Amino acid sequence: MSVKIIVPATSANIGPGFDSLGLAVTSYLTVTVVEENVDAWYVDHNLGEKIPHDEENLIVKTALELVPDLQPLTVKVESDIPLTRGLGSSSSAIVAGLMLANHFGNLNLSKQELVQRATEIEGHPDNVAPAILGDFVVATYLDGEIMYEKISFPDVSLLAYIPDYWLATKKSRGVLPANLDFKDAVRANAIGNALVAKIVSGNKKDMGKLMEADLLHEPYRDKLVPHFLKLRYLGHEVGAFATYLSGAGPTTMTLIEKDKIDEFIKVAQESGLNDEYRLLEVDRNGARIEVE
Ligand SMILES: Nc1ncnc2c1ncn2[C@@H]1O[C@H](COP(=O)(O)OP(=O)(O)OP(=O)(O)O)[C@@H](O)[C@H]1O
Ligand SMILES: N[C@@H](CCO)C(=O)O
Repeated sequence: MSVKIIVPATSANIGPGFDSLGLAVTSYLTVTVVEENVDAWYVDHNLGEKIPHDEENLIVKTALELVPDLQPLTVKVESDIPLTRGLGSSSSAIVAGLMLANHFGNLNLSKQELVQRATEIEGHPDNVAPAILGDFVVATYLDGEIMYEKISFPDVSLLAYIPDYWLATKKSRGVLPANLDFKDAVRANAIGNALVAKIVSGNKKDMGKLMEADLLHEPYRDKLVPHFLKLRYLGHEVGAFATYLSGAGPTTMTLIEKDKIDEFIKVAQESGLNDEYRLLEVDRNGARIEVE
């Protein structure tokens, strides 16, 4: 029997939806079970020396949190989700760990239960919920209960600019203010609500304007991500819908029509932004397990 778990990358916040909005996108973490009933966990990967190969690996740690006496496995991990860049790499590892424990621990947890457990581990649902469910997810954690809705995101090209440096979520959350003025909080909430409505109706132009009107995190994080406002400005020059900070950064996401992508990349490269550009689409289905 072969078991493979596939989890998509995710782009959280989408501007004003701090900690509550997220989108699954087409880059993937894959965990393949190589051997069962071994004496100790082994994670075969080439994700770099900072990622453990034993039970300290986030995938295994998460699995053991759900099922502490889970029989060790040898697994092979392959991923094109860049680490610590704002595309939900930690959430993909957490979701894979939960799905591994769900399968080998015979728990039969539903997607709702997986989202609940994953949110408790990650601390917020905006990456883990779309990673599990796919597409665009609006979610919150209320009195210990996860509440979410999966919504179809309009068809639009997503162009990620993935800079060649890490920005840990912890560091990026560290620059956020402890308090927000009441009037600003009311405005921030209204902008987020209006954005969800425009996503539902598919009005890409208004959606773009609202995505760029965040008051909760981008104004504080832009100093950690110097290319962000430059790309937003260049996006306006070529007629993109919006550029927002993906998750905690430093990746930025530009929503743009297909025929404007080449021009956008050209002007961005001319202004010195020469790291990776990755064209993504919305992953509509979320994480899956293949058992053969
Ligand atoms: N495939 C993986 N296997 C094991 N650990 C991983 C894996 N992917 C990510 N991690 C752990 O998660 C950390 C990155 O988490 P962090 O929340 O800082 O960034 P992110 O999830 O990539 O970005 P964001 O949450 O902003 O989308 C890595 O440094 C590593 O410790
Ligand atoms: N909402 C989270 C996503 C990254 O984990 C943040 O922006 O800090």
